Amino acid sequence: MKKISERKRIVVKVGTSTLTHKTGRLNIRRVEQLVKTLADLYNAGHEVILVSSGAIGLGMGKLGLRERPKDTKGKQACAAVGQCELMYMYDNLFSNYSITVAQLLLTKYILLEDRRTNVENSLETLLSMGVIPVVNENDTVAIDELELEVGENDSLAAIVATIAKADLFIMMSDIDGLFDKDPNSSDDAQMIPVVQEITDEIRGVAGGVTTNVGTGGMRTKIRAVEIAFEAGIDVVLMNGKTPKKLYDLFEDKPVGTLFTKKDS
Ligand SMILES: Nc1ncnc2c1ncn2[C@@H]1O[C@H](COP(=O)(O)OP(=O)(O)O)[C@@H](O)[C@H]1O
Ligand SMILES: N[C@@H](CCC(=O)OP(=O)(O)O)C(=O)O
Repeated sequence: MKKISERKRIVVKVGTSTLTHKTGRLNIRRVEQLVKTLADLYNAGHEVILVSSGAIGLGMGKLGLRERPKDTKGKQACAAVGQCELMYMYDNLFSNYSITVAQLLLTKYILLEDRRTNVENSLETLLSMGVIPVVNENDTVAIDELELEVGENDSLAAIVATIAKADLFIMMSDIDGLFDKDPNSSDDAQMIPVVQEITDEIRGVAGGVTTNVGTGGMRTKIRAVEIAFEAGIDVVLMNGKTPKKLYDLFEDKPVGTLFTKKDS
């Protein structure tokens, strides 16, 4: 297996729970650390694609809503407001390190059709220009996702990693890694450091659902790993609370759960 430090092109997915406080407002300290660390990895020679959730959460905060809207159009309105705030923030923070960002709003369906070549070309061109692409689901278009309450970016990020032919896909969540049971409901849950195959047992331990602000849960993360595995891409699931741990990861220290296919 190629060392993590040798992986050049990385896709990093951050969830709502990493970016926001429980109030729905931006977790400024966390986001500043995340951007600083990603900027440093970029300066060290990595190509970085960021897949960022948080539009609905930030929109809720900005509109002063206490709860996530239940109806699709409410969620879409929140996403439309929050996406501006999200990109404004990334643009500002990355510019402190003289890094330019780009916004890509995609849907999984577009990526699976012929138009994926357009996305591939855009990503390649942006990366060759030294830009950090920031991807989110185009929530005002992808209504079926929102209606199903799945509205998750985990598999979108895995598809982006596939299209970009990433060397590593990192998912940052509100949890240290994959556990043998949901640690939020069992005190004796143990973290699994390495997973080499997605078996029914692994799917079983990921059965739990979700936090207040996020939408995906562990199930969608395992589905994302399966998409990445099909393209031969390794995945790291780690806690977004401590973005600085990315330094440890790229110094080849164990961080979170590494999903690496047996024969990779
Ligand atoms: N086996 C498991 N290992 C780790 N977390 C699990 C497991 N099963 C369920 N979960 C839950 O999944 C949550 C992470 O998913 P989610 O709330 O969607 O986060 P994010 O917003 O980062 O995508 C954890 O907080 C945890 O409660
Ligand atoms: N596109 C939505 C995605 C919501 C979502 O996937 O949330 P999460 O489970 O925290 O990754 C948003 O930006 O709010």
